Amino acid sequence: MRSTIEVNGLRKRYGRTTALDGMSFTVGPGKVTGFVGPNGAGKSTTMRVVLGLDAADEGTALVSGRPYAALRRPMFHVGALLDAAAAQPSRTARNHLLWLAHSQGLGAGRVDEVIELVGLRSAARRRVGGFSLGMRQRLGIAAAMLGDPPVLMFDEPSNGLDPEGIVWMRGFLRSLAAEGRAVLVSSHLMSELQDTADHLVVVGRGRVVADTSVAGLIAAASLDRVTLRTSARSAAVTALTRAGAAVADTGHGALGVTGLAAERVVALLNDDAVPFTEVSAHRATLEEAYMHLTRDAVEFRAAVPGVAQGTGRGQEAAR
Ligand SMILES: Nc1ncnc2c1ncn2[C@@H]1O[C@H](COP(=O)(O)OP(=O)(O)OP(=O)(O)O)[C@@H](O)[C@H]1O
Repeated sequence: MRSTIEVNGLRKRYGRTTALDGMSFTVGPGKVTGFVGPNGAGKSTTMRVVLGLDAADEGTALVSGRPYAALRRPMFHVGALLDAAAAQPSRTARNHLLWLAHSQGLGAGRVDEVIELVGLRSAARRRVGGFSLGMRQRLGIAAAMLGDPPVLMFDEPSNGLDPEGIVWMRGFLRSLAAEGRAVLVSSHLMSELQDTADHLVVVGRGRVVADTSVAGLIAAASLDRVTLRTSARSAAVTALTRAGAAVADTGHGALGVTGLAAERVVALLNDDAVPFTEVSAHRATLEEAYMHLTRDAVEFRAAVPGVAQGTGRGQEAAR
């Protein structure tokens, strides 16, 4: 059986709001795919459509080749954490999981395995009503793992986790991928995904704006940007602009060169015997690459009447 999520041309409107506008991507097995975009980009809606909790107006969503509604015993095909475990507060964590397990013909043995898996053993017999958000997240993940499914979807799983929990989550997601599962993890923060995801589906305004490996995204954003330090600034500017580069003063005594690779900059300076103390290729951070990609999506949101324009953009994208 293929372990995949395939989303193709999903469109969804809520009244006048377009939540999905042709969302299409595939999540493959054996890797963590980060699903990242600003608030309101359509991540949760996509996940709900994949799980049959919401109907799309157009398009298809398949789990391992079949629509969710056509899966027999879906818990064994796909596990998901959308909201932190919605469990009756008076139930203990273990009883909540036993109730779910029994409904699918699973026994107490599997319940104890998933409790162990998510590190909830010491809290298993406590009432869920007293759980922190982080503990609820773990309980929700335990529930998602009950059927040992090959496909997993987690919506903002690091919400409410303390630093230790975040490190645990990272390792947990990586181990699921290492077992060959298809793992989709949403976040509105690139920083949460940069050490976790192998692949990124970046979304904005209900559609995919980039579908790329983490390395590919950084390489694309870093392309042909060079920092130059030289005592012969005007000679350098002449040599480089003649070759088609744009040169700007970046402050701090350096020049920023765009449009030429670092090797070419060195060759041109040497040709004209221009001395320099530094020529370094700029390596964009993942956050920079992400901000660049989602800027348009955020600008669109900022243009909505009644929403402040301009200054809030950076904050929007960084939220
Ligand atoms: N049930 C609903 N009724 C009306 N509008 C909705 C509903 N669900 C989502 N939306 C709208 O659809 C758009 C996409 O929302 P969605 O929750 O999918 O985005 P998201 O990327 O998951 O964002 P967040 O990170 O904030 O959860 C938003 O404009 C949202 O307000």
